[in-house]
Amino acid sequence: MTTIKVRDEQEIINKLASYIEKISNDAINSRGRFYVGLSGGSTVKYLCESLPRVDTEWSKWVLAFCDERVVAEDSEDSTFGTYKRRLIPKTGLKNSQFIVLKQGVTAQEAAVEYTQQLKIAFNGDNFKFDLLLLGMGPDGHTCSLFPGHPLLDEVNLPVAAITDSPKPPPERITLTFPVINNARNCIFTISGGEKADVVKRILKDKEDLPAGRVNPIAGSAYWIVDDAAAAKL
Ligand SMILES: O=C(O)[C@H](O)[C@@H](O)[C@H](O)[C@H](O)COP(=O)(O)O
Repeated sequence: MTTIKVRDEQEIINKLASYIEKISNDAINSRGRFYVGLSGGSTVKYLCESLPRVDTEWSKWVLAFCDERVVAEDSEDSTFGTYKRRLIPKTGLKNSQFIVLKQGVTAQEAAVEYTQQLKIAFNGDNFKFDLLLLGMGPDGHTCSLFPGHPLLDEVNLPVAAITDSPKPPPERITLTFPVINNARNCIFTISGGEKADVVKRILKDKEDLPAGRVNPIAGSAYWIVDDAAAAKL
């Protein structure tokens, strides 16, 4: 795990753009495709600012979600809906490059269906993302994997449903740790003083919280943290 301390959100955006450019072009040059997982929350803001600066072959990108809310695509709460409005028009990406949640089904059904879509995208069941873009909540959750939740120990389902998310909305699907830790790269972008305590608990005190369990087996985890969030390190 590598911690990159930066001054502020603008520097998070700058750093993120250069990491994504390198990782995406390495993946495309080696394997002809770039498989990336996107998170919601503040990650949306950072990606909407950083991705338009990335020099890459957009048509080679396959985009999925690290987690997604089980809501209508046109809902304010839809992560894909937000990227569709705020990111796609600023890049060379097309809606069809995103692996999106089936609409009008239960969270359980959505998780099963999403797994099927990933099998098609990855040509099998080894879901090895080149990059997962992650956020972390003030409680140390990442994706929709929350402290003390049984899903933290899920090892059979690559994509699971949660219906009691402490962060609204309650119904979501989420990648589980076997997939997360199978990624080549995971990047956290974390800013703001409200995260300083949990950043310390994970990075300094080594407390067992979900974001701290992101440790790719044959890959790298990067924590891009601004001064406010790193204040207690
Ligand atoms: O859809 C979601 O809710 C996100 O994927 C979620 O996991 C987010 O990354 C964290 O809650 C951190 O959110 P912030 O970065 O906005 O604090």
